[in-house]
Amino acid sequence: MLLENKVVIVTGGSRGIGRAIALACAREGAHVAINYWGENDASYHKRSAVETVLDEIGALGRRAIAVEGDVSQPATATELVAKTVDAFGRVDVLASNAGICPFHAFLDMPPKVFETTVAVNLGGAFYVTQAAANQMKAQGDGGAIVATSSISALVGGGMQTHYTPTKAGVHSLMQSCAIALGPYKIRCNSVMPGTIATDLNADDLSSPEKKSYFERRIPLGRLGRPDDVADVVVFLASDLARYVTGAALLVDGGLFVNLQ
Ligand SMILES: NC(=O)C1=CN([C@@H]2O[C@H](COP(=O)(O)OP(=O)(O)OC[C@H]3O[C@@H](n4cnc5c(N)ncnc54)[C@H](O)[C@@H]3O)[C@@H](O)[C@H]2O)C=CC1
Ligand SMILES: C[C@H](O)[C@@H]1OC(=O)[C@H](O)[C@@H]1O
Repeated sequence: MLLENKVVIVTGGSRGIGRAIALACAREGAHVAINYWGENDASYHKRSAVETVLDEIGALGRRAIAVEGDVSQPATATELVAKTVDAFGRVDVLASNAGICPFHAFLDMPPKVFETTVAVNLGGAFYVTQAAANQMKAQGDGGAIVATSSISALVGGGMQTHYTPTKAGVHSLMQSCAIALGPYKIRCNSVMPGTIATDLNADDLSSPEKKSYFERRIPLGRLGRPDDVADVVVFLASDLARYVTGAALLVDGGLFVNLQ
């Protein structure tokens, strides 16, 4: 198994790509701490999503805890790491994945939408990476951090002017942290998913025209699934990628390169 007895933190691990990362890590032998937030409105059936993931990990014979908290708050990161160490004794891998993408036009974007998107997507990645790296440094035997960036770090979106810069920022954060944390044998990489069908874009892809537009643009002929991304995160977290740091891997079915 690629992550036998490793301890993995996944932010935004209750649904979508983060849930798939948590399950893929558990399948490879890891114990998992799952952070999540913002699921207390009725449409998300509070805690049921994360409780389901906890059950699924338990069924795989691995241990899991859930830690609720908004990653845009620095205290969430320190609490998440402290609770993980309380439960499992250490942290080997961080999957910094939590993110939001409230689609909005540029010219009338309310400052609050911009500020919240930056705070969650970039601020959250910064604080949790910092907290996990300090724990890994104290342990003294390295670690792996894999951030969920996006194809949107490389290309624009007219309804994503607040979002795409955060994903470029996450990619850049991993590059700089690869340098800052290399001396502690902590590897830092990112994945860049293309269009993966999750709650994040369910509204956007609810139009059959938009969905089939994407499918036509993707050389592999289908939207991504969360596990397409999760398996790449496992690879980057594992010893198979022991000499990989500061890298970014597109996981997009070829969408990015498809000019014509
Ligand atoms: N779905 C897609 O096509 C793509 C998604 N991504 C990125 O993948 C990551 C996960 O996205 P999805 O799984 O699609 O989204 P999702 O909406 O299915 O799940 C989001 C997760 O993040 C958590 N979350 C939201 N706000 C939070 C906060 N303030 N603090 C802590 N947790 C929070 C939620 O509890 C949930 O677990 C995001 O960073 C997103 O930008 C990147 C490229 C493509
Ligand atoms: C939410 C979008 O559909 C999704 O997220 C991203 O990062 C890319 O822009 C995808 O298309």
